[in-house]
Amino acid sequence: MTPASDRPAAPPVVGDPVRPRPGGAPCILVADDDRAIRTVIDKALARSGFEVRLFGTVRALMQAVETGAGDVAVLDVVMPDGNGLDILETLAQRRPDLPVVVISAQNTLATAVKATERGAFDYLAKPFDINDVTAVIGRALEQGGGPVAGGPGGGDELPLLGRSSAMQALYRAMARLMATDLTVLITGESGTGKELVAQALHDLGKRQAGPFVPVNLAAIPKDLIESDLFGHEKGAFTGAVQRAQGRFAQAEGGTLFLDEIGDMPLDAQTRLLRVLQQGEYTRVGGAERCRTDVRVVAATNRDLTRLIRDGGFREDLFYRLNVVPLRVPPLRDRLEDIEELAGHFLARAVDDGLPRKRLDDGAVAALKRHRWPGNVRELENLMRRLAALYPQDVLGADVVAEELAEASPAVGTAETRDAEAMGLGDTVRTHLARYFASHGDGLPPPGLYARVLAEVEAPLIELALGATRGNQLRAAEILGLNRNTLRKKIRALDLSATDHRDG
Ligand SMILES: Nc1ncnc2c1ncn2[C@@H]1O[C@H](COP(=O)(O)OP(=O)(O)OP(=O)(O)O)[C@@H](O)[C@H]1O
Repeated sequence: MTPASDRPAAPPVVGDPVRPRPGGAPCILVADDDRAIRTVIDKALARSGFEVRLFGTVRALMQAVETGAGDVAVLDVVMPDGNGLDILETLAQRRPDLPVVVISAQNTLATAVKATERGAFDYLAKPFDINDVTAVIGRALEQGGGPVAGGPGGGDELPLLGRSSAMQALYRAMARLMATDLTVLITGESGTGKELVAQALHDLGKRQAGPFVPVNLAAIPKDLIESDLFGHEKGAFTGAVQRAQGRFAQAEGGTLFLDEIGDMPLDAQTRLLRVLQQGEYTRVGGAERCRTDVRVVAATNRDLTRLIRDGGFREDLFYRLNVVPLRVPPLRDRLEDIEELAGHFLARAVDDGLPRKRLDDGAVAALKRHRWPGNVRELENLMRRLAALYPQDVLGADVVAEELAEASPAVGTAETRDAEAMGLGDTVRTHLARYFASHGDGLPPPGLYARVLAEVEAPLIELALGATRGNQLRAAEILGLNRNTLRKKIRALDLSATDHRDG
């Protein structure tokens, strides 16, 4: 052990020759081209009782490593004589016993993935909390060398943007999962990017050559979910005129993404649990056992533990799915990502033929003040509207504020309510507030309650029918109405003449 007081005041020589370990304290090799960072790490590690050796070049580090020095290495990515990521594989070959912690200011998912693929023990984004560095070194010493995961490489073009520390935690967790087949449960509010995370797990993982099959369970009528997932035999139910393959069969060799898993009916949950446990299923109405080789990634924006309490979700399925939980942070917890995301969506709007726009500093500040109940999707939609609606090339805080007020009024309790329902509720509230305000100091005429409900009912049903192209069964499902009740309402509201298929 080397007490801090015994150490020289000036940082030790970069690439200093091998010294014997005093008292057998673990020796940490730190390679970073930034002297200030070397010094910070040196002090913290020395305080924790480690022997530290510092290097300013890849070459110096490699020389020390070749002599067998070091119990853990901390390695920066951008070094004056090379890229830290490029030497990871060589390091792993020469010194499989040496865990390497990569630190980088290039805080992208690509860096996290490459670091992990190439055998890094872990990855920390700069600026890091020095306590995290000591903690990860402690873990590395406990667990020893060897990669956390290894697998096929991915390209640089990754869809997930964001360099905030909240996203770094997610990237690290994802990077560890890339080469595994473990079932993953992705949680997070609506619009946070859960599907994108699932897609990235597939695209960068070992099943990348297989299909990625996304299924939105909330969009399928509940009584069709089992046949949709597992397929059915001819005659299994009315309308089953021939045998059909399900999504599990489509996803063979790849990834099945079960979005909105909280909406899965209990019977289908039982079947899914069996597949996850036994790796086989039967088609609806059939007895033949079908083997399946599919990685299941599920997602939900609902609180599954509450659903379990209420009897709506099987606890055993939850534990089976939740082998590795990934939480996608809400946008309000990563405000530092907003500028990059907004720029990305404005650029994408140009690809779609909309005029090129940029945001000034005031606009970015206004975006950062918003609570984002609809998360990244809300930001994406806002950028498209700004690109489409405003003539000026540079957009300021005024237009951002105007559009935000128009589309999604300020929300104070985003954490406690379902984001989707909240967006809807607030829109209704805004319109009602406008209606009250339109009477000035006076009051609206009596009978408002019934009138508002009557006003809402017809467009709600029309929109549901439009969205489902006139499919009353699906519309009833969305609305949460019995199909006969919906039929009666369509008649009573005289909606029958509408051509719902075009809706
Ligand atoms: N980190 C990100 N970088 C770039 N685009 C993102 C990011 N996160 C989300 N998006 C974009 O935001 C939109 C919403 O993302 P996505 O559909 O993955 O969210 P979700 O959490 O699955 O939503 P829901 O719960 O409603 O299904 C998509 O257009 C997606 O491309």
